[in-house]
Amino acid sequence: EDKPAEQAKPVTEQLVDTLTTLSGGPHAGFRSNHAKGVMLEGSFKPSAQAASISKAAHLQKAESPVLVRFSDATGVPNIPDANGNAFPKGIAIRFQLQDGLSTDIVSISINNFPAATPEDFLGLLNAVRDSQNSTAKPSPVEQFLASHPAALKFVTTPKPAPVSFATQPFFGVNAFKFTNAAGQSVYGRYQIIPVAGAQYLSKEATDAAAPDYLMTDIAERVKKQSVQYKLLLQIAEQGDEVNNATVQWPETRKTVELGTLTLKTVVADSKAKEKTLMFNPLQLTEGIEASQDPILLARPTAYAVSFGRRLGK
Ligand code: HEM
Repeated sequence: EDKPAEQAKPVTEQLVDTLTTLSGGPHAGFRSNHAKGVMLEGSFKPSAQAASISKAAHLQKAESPVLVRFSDATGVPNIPDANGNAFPKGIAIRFQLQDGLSTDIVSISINNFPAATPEDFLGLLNAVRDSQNSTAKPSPVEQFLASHPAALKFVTTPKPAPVSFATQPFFGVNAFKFTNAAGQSVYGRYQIIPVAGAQYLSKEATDAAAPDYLMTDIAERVKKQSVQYKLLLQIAEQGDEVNNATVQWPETRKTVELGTLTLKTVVADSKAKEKTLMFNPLQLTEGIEASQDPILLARPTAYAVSFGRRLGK
């Protein structure tokens, strides 16, 4: 029997298709999610205790160059930065290691995810899509949220507009396994905390914000002074869920400071360069391994589909 082509596609490709539909795309040359962004350069300096967590190269040596891309959610290339759909914000960090190697961290501005599996995430996105031209009461998305508490929690978590990318905390959401030189391992989740502190716009300022205020602000800010974040790792305890991005760990869990990220300049040809780059949360290095979180494991495939389409392939 012939199956409809849509059903035969892998879930990761269906996810990219639905993200594209939701953004009114395809928008040639842009990411199918987090399409609007800006890239900066700087450096990462590990803390004294970072080596006790992992033997990863950038956590041992004095300093590593980094490339960072901040972004707005959705595949809409010109979404206004303060638009309600432009959340969560994203940060992608590429640590340049020796011999042309690198490792990435790709995080968002909220400390949870709406789905534990790619199938469930597709269910949510498809329900949003199907609600756009639907008169059904309850709508498909209302029905989905009623039966998926993690998705309901995600969509109802306040996502205030930050004053600046420099005042926005970011969270890794997916867990990784970290192993030090003595062979001791822990599971942890990244937190990227602005040294300037978390600061958000008032309702009035949000409504009045210029469409590109975040992109403009960060470019102006680094001209005056470098922008810094602490890279922290929240450490799991025995019994904590490491393979489910919808489950937060208690705030009382120990966090270890891994180092300081310092951003100094905007990449001159940011627009051209970001097009030919793909950040990848599974671009890891010895001393850091993936958990078995199905969301984490699905991400590189979805990103690669989007990357291929961006390159016109
Ligand atoms: C199955 C779940 C997910 C899917 C299907 C998905 C899909 C995508 C896609 C298609 C892109 C564009 C990639 C490219 O073209 O280079 C993207 C980018 C991005 N995603 Fe995800 N994503 C998922 C989960 C997550 C999670 C859990 C996080 C963070 C904790 C995240 C944060 C980001 C960020 C920050 C970017 C922009 C990266 C950049 O600047 O290049 N995503 N996502």
